[in-house]
Amino acid sequence: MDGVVDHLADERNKAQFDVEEMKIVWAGSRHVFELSDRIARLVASDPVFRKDNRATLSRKDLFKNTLRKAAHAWKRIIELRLSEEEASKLRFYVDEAAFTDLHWGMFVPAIKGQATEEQQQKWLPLAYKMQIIGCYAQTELGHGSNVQGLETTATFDPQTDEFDIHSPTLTSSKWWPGGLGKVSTHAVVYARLITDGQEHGVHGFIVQLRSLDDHLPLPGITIGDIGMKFGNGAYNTMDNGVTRNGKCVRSNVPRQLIYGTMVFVRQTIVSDASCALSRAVCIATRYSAVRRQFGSQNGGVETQVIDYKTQQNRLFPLLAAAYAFRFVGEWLKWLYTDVTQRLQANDFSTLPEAHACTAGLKSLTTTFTADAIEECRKLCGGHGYLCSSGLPELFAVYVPACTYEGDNVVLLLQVARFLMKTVSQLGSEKKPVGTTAYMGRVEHLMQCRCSVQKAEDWLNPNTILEAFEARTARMSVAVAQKLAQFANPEEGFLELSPNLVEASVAHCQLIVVSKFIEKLQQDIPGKGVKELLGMLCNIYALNILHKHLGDFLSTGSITPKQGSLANDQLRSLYSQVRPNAIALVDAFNYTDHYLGSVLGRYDGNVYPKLYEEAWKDPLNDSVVPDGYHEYIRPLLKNQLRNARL
Ligand SMILES: CCCCCCCCCCCCCC(=O)SCCNC(=O)CCNC(=O)[C@H](O)C(C)(C)COP(=O)(O)OP(=O)(O)OC[C@H]1O[C@@H](n2cnc3c(N)ncnc32)[C@H](O)[C@@H]1OP(=O)(O)O
Ligand SMILES: Cc1cc2nc3c(=O)[nH]c(=O)nc-3n(C[C@H](O)[C@H](O)[C@H](O)COP(=O)(O)OP(=O)(O)OC[C@H]3O[C@@H](n4cnc5c(N)ncnc54)[C@H](O)[C@@H]3O)c2cc1C
Repeated sequence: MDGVVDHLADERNKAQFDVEEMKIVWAGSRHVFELSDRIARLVASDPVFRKDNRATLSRKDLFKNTLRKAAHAWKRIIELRLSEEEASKLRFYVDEAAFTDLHWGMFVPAIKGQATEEQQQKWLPLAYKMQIIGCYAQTELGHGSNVQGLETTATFDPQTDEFDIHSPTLTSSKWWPGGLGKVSTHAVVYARLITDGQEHGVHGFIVQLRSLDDHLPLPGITIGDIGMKFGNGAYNTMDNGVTRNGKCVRSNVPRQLIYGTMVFVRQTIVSDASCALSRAVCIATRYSAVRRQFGSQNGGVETQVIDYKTQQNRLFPLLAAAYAFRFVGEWLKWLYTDVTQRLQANDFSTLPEAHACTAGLKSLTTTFTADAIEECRKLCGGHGYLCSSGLPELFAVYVPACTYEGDNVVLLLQVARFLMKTVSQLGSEKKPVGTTAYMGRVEHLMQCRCSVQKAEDWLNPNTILEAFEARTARMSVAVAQKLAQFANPEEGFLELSPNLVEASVAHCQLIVVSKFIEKLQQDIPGKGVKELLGMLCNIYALNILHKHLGDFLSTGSITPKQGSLANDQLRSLYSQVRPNAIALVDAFNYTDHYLGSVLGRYDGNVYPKLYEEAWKDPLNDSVVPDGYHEYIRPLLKNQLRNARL
């Protein structure tokens, strides 16, 4: 910040905690912090990685520019001999949806998780050196959610020792896979395995799509891009593809692990939610401290909009959620690593829980984050609608996360199946463990009473936890009892699916709250750091309680009076967080390049930069616009003639 006026300096001076230590907590460790900081600066200082022109480029120029960035990123990774961890951070900070996301994020993990040793030895070295580029081709035009409904077939021909991959109908065309449209040379294709005329369900196959010499599709394969997607720029940097037919290559398997890649990616999507959310919150918080509106007396300064309680009531729960998702993401990563190690030892016992947690938390965090980005746009008033605020593009890139890697409602229904199974086993030998361990105390939770008598009683983590556990247990048992009245359980499941989804949401919110509380039980150094995190944890939990008051009241988990006291406590927490708000978003340690927002600039110098940015728009290249002589001038002349008549 040398020589630059920091318009937010006063705000930064108000902080009551050690920001540098908070940065470490946010990053997860000092090592990750230092690495991220170094790579973020490297990307920000490289002109090839500029991204301020994305909204105005045509689709073709946008796409070519993405290819250029991806090639440059790879060049830098090789030149600088970056480790896998550094390389993945570099791609993260380049911040542009590209075929590389699918190559590294799905193709490589699919081979690692599902291919045999021999297949891994053949394909992984090629993929690691990017001598082949891969994608994940599961979804078809006709089926995405219903994986068992995929139509593509893979028929084994014993004569040639090959699989014939066939898309027999229009609806069996692979449709959506990222990277497939224009770039990928290979794909993991999901198809129904047929041997000796017998079907064996859906399996993954590594298929070569394009020639490695001239990039043309191999004989029998038709490939293209599926067309423009939501938002200008945004996800249109990605080629989402369609293919038909094909002859190929090799089988994969371990049957039980066929869905493994989805579990892995859902886990990464939860961590990613905290990144997208924190980014939007950082922009909205800084701008809310800069923006002043009303409240001036005797010509004095007006009120910073961040001081309005309504602004705090909308913004601070999002700030708290960014931290909450960060910590639940850390925990989910641990859970995933644990389940992977068990699977390698043929222990499948924790797979259902890992599936329920990754599916449920993916759904909860992406739905919340997509809504929150839009809320941040509104929190920035009119200027939030400008592309230079960074928020429209962030929303457009982020919102498909509610759909890809499993539609969020479909995923919550998976959680519901897991919950109902858990409830049905209560009282049997099988005791609930892990994230459903609280169900083991169901008798207590069905009749316990919340002890809150005054607002401060809501600061007790055990009180919060018990209220959340009672709400979830009661909702789950109530829907299980209704289900039991149906002669056909599947029919009951369909009929009661809205209630089931609500119980799943309650269960997932409980997981997030409980993991935040567990985080606070760790040793966290730094002046005031733990105190601030405690406040954010309470804001996250009490805001959910307030928003879902209907659930808590209708299950009798709390009384109306206790609900009102929770709201009083929230207001008090907002006042305590207020002086720390800017420092709390500084702790994300985002560069201005990564934020990509004039409103969220670190130095708060918003207005001159907004003005400067506006003049850069191609429409301002000429004072009189193209089209004046054809369309405006004749119009004006006609109007004059009409006026004379
Ligand atoms: C840093 C890097 C970042 C990179 C990020 C990449 C960028 C992102 C870019 C964007 C990338 C976007 C990329 C993309 O979008 S890739 C395409 C993603 N597609 C989907 O996610 C499809 C969603 N559908 C499904 O997952 C399944 O079909 C569902 C879940 C609906 C089950 O359907 P169904 O009801 O028909 O069941 P079944 O007969 O198939 O299964 C029956 C049994 O299997 C159990 N089960 C089910 N699923 C799993 C599982 N996963 N792990 C373990 N177990 C699982 C299940 O509990 C049941 O167990 P049980 O009850 O019998 O015991
Ligand atoms: C940007 C983007 C990138 C993608 N990348 C890839 C990729 O790389 N590879 C790949 O294979 N796929 C990819 N996909 C596809 C994606 O995984 C699917 O679109 C997703 O799984 C949803 O499936 P669907 O489109 O079939 O939705 P549908 O299932 O058709 O959903 C339509 C509606 O029906 C509802 N619904 C469906 N089933 C049920 C049910 N059982 N009960 C109640 N409601 C239900 C849903 O909630 C939704 O409201 C991508 C999609 C997008 C948008």
